[in-house]
Amino acid sequence: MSLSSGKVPVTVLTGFLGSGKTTLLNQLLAQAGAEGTAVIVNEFGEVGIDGQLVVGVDEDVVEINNGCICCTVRSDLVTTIERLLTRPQRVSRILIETTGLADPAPVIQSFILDERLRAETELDALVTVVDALHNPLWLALGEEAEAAGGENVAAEQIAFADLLILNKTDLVDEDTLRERETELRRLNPLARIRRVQNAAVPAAEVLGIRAFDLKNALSIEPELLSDVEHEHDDSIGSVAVRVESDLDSGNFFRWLNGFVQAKGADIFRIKGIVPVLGEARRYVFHGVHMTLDGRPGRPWRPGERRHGEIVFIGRKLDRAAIEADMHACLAGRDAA
Ligand SMILES: Nc1nc2c(ncn2[C@@H]2O[C@H](COP(=O)(O)OP(=O)(O)OP(=O)(O)O)[C@@H](O)[C@H]2O)c(=O)[nH]1
Repeated sequence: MSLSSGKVPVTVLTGFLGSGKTTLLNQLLAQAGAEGTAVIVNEFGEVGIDGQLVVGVDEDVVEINNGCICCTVRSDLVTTIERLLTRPQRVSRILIETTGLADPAPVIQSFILDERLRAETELDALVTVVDALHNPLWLALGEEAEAAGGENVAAEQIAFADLLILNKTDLVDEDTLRERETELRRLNPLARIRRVQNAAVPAAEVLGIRAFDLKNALSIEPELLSDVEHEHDDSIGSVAVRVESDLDSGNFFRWLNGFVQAKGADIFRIKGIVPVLGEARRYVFHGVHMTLDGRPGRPWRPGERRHGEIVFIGRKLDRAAIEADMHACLAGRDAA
């Protein structure tokens, strides 16, 4: 679908680490009318996991890794979109999933400052997914960053939203949900708030809604139209570990649970796809702060190399220790 202007509509999905952006993306892509959608996934950290977790549109997922979409890879974003626009098959819509640590302002900026993007695309809406359980924690983290001269990314993501998807409603009670909504209203008095579980929302409520309003965005960030540098919280880092053979599931999950318990306050997000001994399917797991969740994903394909990647995002991450612990969980290590 294109807007009446003939421009390709662009929806930016944002939201702090682990809020449910990829879950929302998959929900939207599974619904009728998703044909012709191009997906751009940007991840914090040098290894892309999300691109592998987007279902059904393998050939149309472009990953931009190793940097934050809001700064170092902004030119990559522009180039990627320009490339999409010159493809022979017409792109009907572009969905961009930003990293959970991205400030949305520079992303919006790309669509305003770049001439070609301005001529051929139109920001349809900035949709922010909010984790009903962890949001206060992420806002507090943002306040700490702000006090240190950085930005409150979680608050910015909420403030810029044209639509707020209050996700993970199953993890909190009704009173807490009302508190979360009050908090969201404080940060963003105008956006529609939609409560959801597993990001289940009809595509018609998210896509083609023409909700982006430059005037609103400018009222939040008056410098939006000038190309200014912005700050990052440099204390947040990522460690990616590659696993070249099967993990012993007992040892690995024991270690992972212990690691999260011990480092809880400094671990914001863990995600990975790994080979587990005796399992014909890839094992996909997610950690959001101290909540761990894992399940078998698609089967390993015939001839596919059984290998895995795990990304840890947080503070004070000890790469060498994590790598050593993970390698000690490889199957066969006990006997060695
Ligand atoms: N309990 C519960 N878990 C959810 C819900 N929605 C998503 N999740 C889980 O939350 C975890 C993170 O979801 P993702 O969709 O990967 O989150 P994300 O925002 O894409 O994560 P990053 O891109 O890493 O920032 C996964 O384990 C999801 O299954 C929900 O409504 N309730």
